[in-house]
Order: sequence, then C-alpha cells, then structure tokens
Amino acid sequence: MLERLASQSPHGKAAQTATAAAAASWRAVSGPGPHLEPSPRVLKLWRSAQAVCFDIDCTVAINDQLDLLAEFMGVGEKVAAITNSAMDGSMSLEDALEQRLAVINCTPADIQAFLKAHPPESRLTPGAKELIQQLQSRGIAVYLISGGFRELCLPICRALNVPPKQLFANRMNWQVDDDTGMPTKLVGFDLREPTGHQGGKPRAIAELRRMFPYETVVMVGDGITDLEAVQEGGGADLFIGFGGIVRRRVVEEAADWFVDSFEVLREALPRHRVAMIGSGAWACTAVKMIAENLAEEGRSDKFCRDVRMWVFEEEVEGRKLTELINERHENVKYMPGVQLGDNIIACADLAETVKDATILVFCSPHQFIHRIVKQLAGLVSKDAIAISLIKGMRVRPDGPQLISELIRKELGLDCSVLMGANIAGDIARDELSEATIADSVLANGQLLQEVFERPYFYTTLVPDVVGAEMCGTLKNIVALAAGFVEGLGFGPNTKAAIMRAGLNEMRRFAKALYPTVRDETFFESCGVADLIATCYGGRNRLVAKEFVAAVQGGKPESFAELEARLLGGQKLQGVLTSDEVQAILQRRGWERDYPLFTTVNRIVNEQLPPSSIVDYKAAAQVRVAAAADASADDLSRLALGAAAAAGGAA
Ligand SMILES: NC(=O)c1ccc[n+]([C@@H]2O[C@H](COP(=O)([O-])OP(=O)(O)OC[C@H]3O[C@@H](n4cnc5c(N)ncnc54)[C@H](O)[C@@H]3O)[C@@H](O)[C@H]2O)c1
Ligand SMILES: O=P(O)(O)OC[C@H](O)CO
Repeated sequence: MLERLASQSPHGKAAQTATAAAAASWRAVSGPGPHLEPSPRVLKLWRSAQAVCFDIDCTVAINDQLDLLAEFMGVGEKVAAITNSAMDGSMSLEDALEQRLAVINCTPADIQAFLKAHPPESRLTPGAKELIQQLQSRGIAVYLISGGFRELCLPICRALNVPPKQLFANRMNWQVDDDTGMPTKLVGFDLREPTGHQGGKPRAIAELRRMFPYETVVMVGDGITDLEAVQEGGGADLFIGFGGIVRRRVVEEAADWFVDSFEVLREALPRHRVAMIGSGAWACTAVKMIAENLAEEGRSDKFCRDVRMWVFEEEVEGRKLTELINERHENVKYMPGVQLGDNIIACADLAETVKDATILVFCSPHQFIHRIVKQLAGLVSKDAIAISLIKGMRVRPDGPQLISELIRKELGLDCSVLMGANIAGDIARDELSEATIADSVLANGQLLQEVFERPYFYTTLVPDVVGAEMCGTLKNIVALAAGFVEGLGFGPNTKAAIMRAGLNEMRRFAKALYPTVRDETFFESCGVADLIATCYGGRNRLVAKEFVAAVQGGKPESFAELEARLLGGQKLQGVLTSDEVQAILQRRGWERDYPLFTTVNRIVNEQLPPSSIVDYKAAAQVRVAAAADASADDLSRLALGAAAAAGGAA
C-alpha cells in the first residue's frame, strides 16, 4: 500500500519527494534504465548477497493484502476512495493507513475468516518460494519487509518458510476486552514500527545491519518504498525491481535490475562447478562419487552437473586416454570396469579443466603436485575452494610442506583435506567406507560433505587439517612395515605391534612438527582406521610384501621395479614419503626417537634387510649413513635375530 501511495500519487508531497529522490540518486549511480539485464557489477552483488529482503505485497504475494481485506469486509470502494484522496498530497502515509484501517474496522475473527477464504499458499507469487528456498540453502538470510500488517503477513511468511522473526511489518493495535483479556476492536496501528513511515524500509535494513555484519544486502520489491531502501545510509546495496504482478514505470526505470519473474533471479544464482585434478585409482573413485551426487535430482540448482577431470595424457590401446574416458565413461587403465558417470569430462588441458571451477579437488600422486600447482597459478578463481585427497608431503630446504599448505600458498585458496580408510577399488564397488574431511572454514567443510557424501561413503568433519593430512601421509610408511612383516610370514600379533608403534610415531612426529595437531584426530577415519585398512589391504603393504618375497626368492627387485610390475601405472607413495620424512628426522637429529620410521627407511634403501623390521628398536640405533657404512656385525646381528624370530624367513 505504501508503494501505491508513493508511486501513484503525482501530487502527494511525501510520495513525490521519495519518488524523485529515489529515482534521481539511483540513476546517478547506474545510469538511466530500464535495466532488464544485470550489469556485471549488479550480478556480482546479487551473487555475493548475504541477506536478501523481499517486499510482500505485489512481490512475493500476488495482491495488496489490505486492499484484499477491505474487499472481503465489503468496504473495498471506500478504502479506494481514501487512497485516492491521499493522492492529492493532503494526507501523510501514516494518516492514510490509519484511516483505511478505521474503515476496514475488522475483528480478529474477521481476519481469521479472511485468511481462511484467502489461504496464503494461494496468494504466493509463482517462483517466490523456490527462490527463497534456494537462497536459504546457500546460507543466505532472507527477510520480508512489508508496509502491510503483521497479522496478514505472518501466514505468508510461514508459507514461504521464512522465520517470523525475520519479518518486518506494521502491527495493528487492538482494544482488549476487560473481562476476557481478548482483543476485540481494531484501534489503529503501532507507530513505533519503522515500516509505518516514509523511509521505513531502509531503516529496517539499517537495523538489521547493526545486528548482523552483512557485507551485501539486496532489496527486491515492486514499489517506490522498496527502491528507497537502497538510498539511505545503512540501507541495501542493490535494489532489484520486480514487475511480475504490477509494473511501475518509475521503479522499472530506476531499478538497477528489473525482472518480471523470480526464475530469472534463480537462474542468476551462482552454481558450484567441481573440477578434479588427477585421474588415478582414487581420483576416479572420488570423481565417480561426486558425479553421482551432482547428477541427482534437485542438485542442479546449486551445482553444475558436469565435472571436468584433468588427465595426465597417455596412450592406451593406441588411443588417447582422455578420448577413451569420454567415450566409455571408464578409465580403462587406472580403474577398469567401473562406470564413472556420463557427466565426467576428461580434459588433458589443465586450464580448461579448472575454468570457472569453484571447487577444486586435488588428487594426484604427491610427487607430481608441485608442478601441477605451479601450472595452475593465475588460472583458478580466487573465490574457489580447494580440497586435497593427496596423501604425502614435500620436503624443502626450509622444512616440510603439506600439500594443503602448498595449494594455499601458491594458489591463495582455502584448502581442506579428505583423508580416511579409503582403498579406491573397494569404494568404486560401492562398499561402505568413511572419511574425514578437515576444514578450517566450517561452511566449506559442509559444502564439501554435500559433494562427497554417498549412502556408502560417510564423512565426518574435523577442524584439524594438518593432523588429518599428517595421518594420511605417515600411515604409508607404517604400511610398508606391515608389508615386510607379512612377507616375513609373521602373524597378526606382530603386525599389530608394528601398527601400534607406527601409530605412536605418527602422532609424536606430527605433533613435534605441528604442535596444534590434536590427539583426537588419530581416532578418526583418517587416523587409526586408515592405518588398519592400509596395513591390511593397501598397495604399499602389497609391494613391501613382494619386496620381501623377491629378496627371499634370491631375485631382489627394487621398489621402482616392483611398482612398475605390480601396480599397472599406479604410484606408490610410501617409499618417497619415507625418504622425505627421514630427511626431516636426520636434519633434526631425531632418527633414534622414531625407530620404526628409521628402520623402514633403511630397509627401503637396502641398508638393512627386511627382517630387521621385527628388531626395529635395535635396528634404528645402528649407525648406517649408507649401506657400506653399517658394520657387518651390526647387519648380520639384525638379520640373524630377525631370521630366528621369523623361523628362518630372513
Ligand atoms: N588408490 C587409493 O586407494 C588411494 C586411496 C586414498 C588416497 N590415495 C591417494 O590419492 C593420491 C592419488 O592416488 P591415485 O590412486 O588416484 O593415483 P594412482 O597411483 O592410481 O595413479 C597414478 C596417476 O598419476 C598420473 N601420472 C603419471 N605420471 C604423471 C606425471 N608425470 N604427472 C602427473 N601425473 C602423472 C597417472 O596418469 C595416474 O593418474 C595419492 O596421494 C594417494 O596416496 C589413494
Ligand atoms: O594403496 P595405498 O597403500 O596407497 O593406500 C591407499 C589408501 O591410502 C588407503 O586409505
């Protein structure tokens, strides 16, 4: 109603002033309208809105509620007459509102009957509820700011799933029956509400901004009082005119963006685009889960359906691997027999893969990631978020660097990690598994859960990014030890002893390097669960076991040879990680404090026989800068001791 008075009256003083001021000052910013397409600046504001305020009458609701109530009470014409007489400027908005209420003169029972005759659901503008739902699902606060009355607006508010405390509207004043205490007679409205006055909407928004630190607030409405909401200090940052019910020329010309349907606003909301950087066994399994999620009904509002996956291009069956993946939706080399999803697009070009991506998933073997990240510099959006699935770390002259740190530093992105007991092939067959997502920004973690969680893949959020990543990295060394033990023919007691010692060293080492690491992280999937899975079923364990078999068979093979022979192009992380961790232990003089890590490293570098794993406490005390440096006595003592323990296996 306020809009109608303000915009229809060519003479009303208050209305005239508001119209002229609103339109003139807005044009000064955005140039003459109508703006039926949003400018880049307007689109950016809409997409970065933290709060969106909607007018009710003729915006989210198809009619002016007071007019409708007047008609219902049989005084439609009389109320229209007051509206018209107010248009000559002889009456303020407040007086006009007061007089119309006096004519309507309804009781609470009349309002109930009115709401029954005109249920709120039947009065919603098409698309309003869907738009509001989508804003809310993105964490954007939605408010309704109306010059109408709370008694009539609340049902609309509920029908739109907007919490009543997020409604700003006028309140009717009621005379109360002395005997029953019940409201009986309408006696005007509460003038203390900002919405009952000219300039009330910007004041309501300023009030909101005092309570919440919203950086960007958008006002959507059909009238001058909505347009006005951006004019005053503390008001909205953007006004979107809505012409789906009534089209007001002044509003159309002055709005920075004028739309006829909420669908247009919905379409313009940002959608997340996920890109996978990597295409090995785990990368394929992870991207399959993502693709399943994004193809599900109802996800297209928030996520683009297609996922681009960067592939280190190679020839397979005489064809480019990318071509094969795009044709068969299967990575025949790294995850044969598993359908990845028709919404995965394999790309050999990194820039094309990450173009417009808002969620970057990093999953390549850790030895390649530095080069990949360097190539990505300048290609990724600064607003994107990253998540690393990579288990491994870098060692630089100035110390260790986790992959999440590398991504954060080189690309300037917030980087979460996903770590856990996740053997790729099993999850690719939809076997139940779980993972830990560690994030430093809770909202990012929740979004990432939406991307990864499947009915067969549970995720838990923790705040300890470094702890989770250290777990994923270090367990690969312990898995080698478990493989040695298995290859030597020892049973579960010995493996459990090695795993316990390994977990202990993982925790101590992680905390020694990064004191913020939390003990409880080691009880998550990324900790003890991953250790168990890897020590019983992983590639590091398998290759370490075969290493022992080759030694015992008298035909020793290096880890590189075994990797090539056994893994079909997949990459082992444990040996490299062992060398990287050992470099840190050596530099800090900690080798003897981490006897299991040290012994594993000496075995993989062929400075000690595999059998020394079951004598790791002593083996780590032996001084072996290189195999040649180890005293023959030391080595034979260790080998003999282990052989005896393993029943002659060494
Ligand atoms: N496989 C698993 O079960 C599993 C589970 C959890 C975590 N991870 C971790 O995920 C990460 C990736 O492992 P994965 O299993 O997806 O890979 P993978 O070992 O199966 O495959 C190796 C990948 O490296 C690529 N590659 C080869 N040479 C390259 C080069 N020069 N530059 C860039 N890429 C090259 C290959 O194309 C292939 O995609 C690792 O850190 C691993 O520890 C693996
Ligand atoms: O096969 P691995 O030894 O590289 O381990 C795979 C995963 O990390 C297990 O969670």
